[in-house]
Amino acid sequence: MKPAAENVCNPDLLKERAHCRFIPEEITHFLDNGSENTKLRHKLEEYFLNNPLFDDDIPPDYLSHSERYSNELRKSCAMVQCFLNDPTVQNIAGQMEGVRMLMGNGLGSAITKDGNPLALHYVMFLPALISQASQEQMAYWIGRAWAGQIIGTYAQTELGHGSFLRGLETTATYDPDSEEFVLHSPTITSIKWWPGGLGKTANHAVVMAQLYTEGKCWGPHAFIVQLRDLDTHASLPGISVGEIGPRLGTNSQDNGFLRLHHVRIPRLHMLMQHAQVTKSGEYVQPASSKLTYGTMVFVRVAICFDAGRQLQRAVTIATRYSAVRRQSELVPGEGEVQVLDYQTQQHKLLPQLATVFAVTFSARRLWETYNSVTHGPKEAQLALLPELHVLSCGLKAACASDCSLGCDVCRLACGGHGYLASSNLPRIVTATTATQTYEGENTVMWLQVARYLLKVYSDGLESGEEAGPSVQFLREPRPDLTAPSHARLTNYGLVMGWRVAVVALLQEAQQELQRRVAAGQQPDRARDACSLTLVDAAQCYIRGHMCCQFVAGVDELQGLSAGTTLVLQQLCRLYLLYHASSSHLLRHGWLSGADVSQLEAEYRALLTELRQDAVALVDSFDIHDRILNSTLGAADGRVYDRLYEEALKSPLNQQDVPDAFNKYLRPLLKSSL
Ligand SMILES: CCCCCCCCCC/C=C\CCCCCCCC(=O)SCCNC(=O)CCNC(=O)[C@H](O)C(C)(C)COP(=O)(O)OP(=O)(O)OC[C@H]1O[C@@H](n2cnc3c(N)ncnc32)[C@H](O)[C@@H]1OP(=O)(O)O
Ligand SMILES: Cc1cc2nc3c(=O)[nH]c(=O)nc-3n(C[C@H](O)[C@H](O)[C@H](O)COP(=O)(O)OP(=O)(O)OC[C@H]3O[C@@H](n4cnc5c(N)ncnc54)[C@H](O)[C@@H]3O)c2cc1C
Repeated sequence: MKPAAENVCNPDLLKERAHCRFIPEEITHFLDNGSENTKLRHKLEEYFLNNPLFDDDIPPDYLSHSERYSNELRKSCAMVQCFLNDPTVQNIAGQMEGVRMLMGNGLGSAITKDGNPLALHYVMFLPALISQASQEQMAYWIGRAWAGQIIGTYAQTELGHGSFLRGLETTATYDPDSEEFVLHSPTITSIKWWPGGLGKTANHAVVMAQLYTEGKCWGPHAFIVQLRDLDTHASLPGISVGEIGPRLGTNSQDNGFLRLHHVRIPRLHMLMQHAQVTKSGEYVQPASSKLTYGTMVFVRVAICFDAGRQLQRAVTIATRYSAVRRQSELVPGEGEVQVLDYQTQQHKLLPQLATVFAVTFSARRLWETYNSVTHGPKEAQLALLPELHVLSCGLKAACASDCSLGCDVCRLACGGHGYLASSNLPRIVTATTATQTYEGENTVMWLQVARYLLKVYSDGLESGEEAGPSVQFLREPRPDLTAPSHARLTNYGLVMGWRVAVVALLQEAQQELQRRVAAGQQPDRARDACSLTLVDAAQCYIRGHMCCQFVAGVDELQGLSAGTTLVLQQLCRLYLLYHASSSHLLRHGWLSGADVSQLEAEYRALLTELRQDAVALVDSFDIHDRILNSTLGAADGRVYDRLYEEALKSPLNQQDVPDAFNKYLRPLLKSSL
């Protein structure tokens, strides 16, 4: 997005835009997945961002906890009303597309800045119905949920257990006499804890509970439980529900707790697309017990896109600010330079720019895999489930950590002003860092990836199970470490280097495991003792995968101008070189010390090349100023005016002498006279 009136734009930003080597719209259309989507997005943005319904009378930072919740709920309900009932919005985008755009891109976050209390309804409750409910159940629930007649959340995590799903304590015991399930939280640690929207918004929840029937426990299954009266919103008998208190970020999302006291629900409120319990209480097994976890897989894919979008915002703010900000003289006497001219600043920002594309290419390929698995024939679905699980765990962990660290690097790159709420960077950082924890804590996700890699590497797959396409390299002959450097240092050569590191690390872990087990250590303890090496292997595998997706993605792009293609190729190369500095490529013999020096020189040269396009690149992300919501990052670069204007809005500045002076400071001043 460029400023409307160029004459009020900061001159440094104008200069930056003038020497752009590529066509920014081409990148905008690529990121939107087509020019039609860009048009659609613009229309929705114009409609929503110019609608006074979504204005904040007072900046949310100055509101109390309850006021913030109320303000965000007001806007999120108005937003849902618009896409359900407003013909203008429906003409722009169908309802489904409208929801996807509002929940899944920047527009929603521009409206509900402090977290959307209805997010979990759309992001997890509805997807849980879609992936877990039988046809009959869908017919009953989906229309009501879609129309906002019921609002749901996804209640899985408990006070005592989040990562270890099998450890959940909530029980759902089938009573064949009444044909009901009895839902119960038997201990303090079994209280559901964390679900978004659970505190005060949702009147229903998909509750994950241990299913008991005919005296046997069948593990975690999904049940729909009504929590609140549909008219009064009062919590129902047997339900203790509330909010868990302030958090690091997204404080209006009313994350909640839920304790169930022998709550009875009809048999058909167990979601029965995969497993069933018959009227008499017989358990009918699903084709795979892991199909119950399908909602989490979907959300892990969504998180990859979401984390990438947060990074786009942070790097847009920091790059524009770095072009406007002048600090110190590079050459004494030549005047102060834009901080973007410092090589160290370029090293902070340009890899983040490249990461945006690495994440986009990888997330898109993952989405394709997700769709081909979930919509493919049943047998193929089951065969590809482990690969999908592993890729979604690994990419969720990588995108979450790369993007949240990247957002924080962007915040630091803005110096003191990056610490101000009005820069919007603190909010972006705190929202993004949560992606490292929710939907599978990152380390736990890495260990899942490692488990699968080791299984494939050590021929531990069960009979009939096949290694997925992304791990076929574990079965292939090891690449030639003595190949000449011009072959090892190409893009595909570096991808190969990551695979060499994965194999070497798996070999190391396996040998260590065998040595420990042979020495009498219990196998699971031996595995834990190797887990640092295993996590390294998982991380190298995903880094190699992301590098490969970036290289292949750029190679396959068609119809772009030469300038745009060149810039994308350079970003891709920069990404590969940035990560090639990892000790693993050196340690496992793919790179020599001389290779590393050569790559470092190439990296520094690329920083200089790409510096000239940095502002145009972030412009091409085409993020509306209202979505950026930042004093530092607006397209016109009026940084200092905006900082001052925002400071004047502080409630403390509405009085010259605050009331607190008379109450506390005056007595102190008097007493010390
Ligand atoms: C309709 C409109 C849509 C609009 C969409 C808009 C999109 C908007 C985008 C917005 C983006 C983001 C907002 C997100 C908000 C999200 C809020 C956060 C919500 C939550 O956090 S919900 C709670 C999440 N909790 C977890 O993730 C728990 C993590 N733990 C687990 O998943 C598992 O327990 C495990 C750690 C993976 C495995 O544990 P364990 O080994 O103990 O084993 P199991 O017995 O369960 O498994 C054994 C076996 O099975 C394999 N396996 C496990 N899971 C899967 C799976 N899902 N698929 C396939 N296979 C699986 C496991 O690897 C084992 O294999 P093995 O025996 O080794 O062969
Ligand atoms: C903002 C936010 C929103 C959330 N929304 C929801 C929601 O809507 N619905 C919902 O059900 N839940 C939600 N959650 C909960 C979230 O899914 C869990 O917090 C998450 O899955 C991590 O589980 P945990 O808290 O039990 O962490 P733990 O598993 O207790 O992690 C603590 C530490 O132990 C380590 N650890 C745990 N297990 C292992 C292991 N096997 N091996 C090695 N190390 C291990 C971890 O790496 C971590 O360092 C939300 C959480 C947050 C922060």
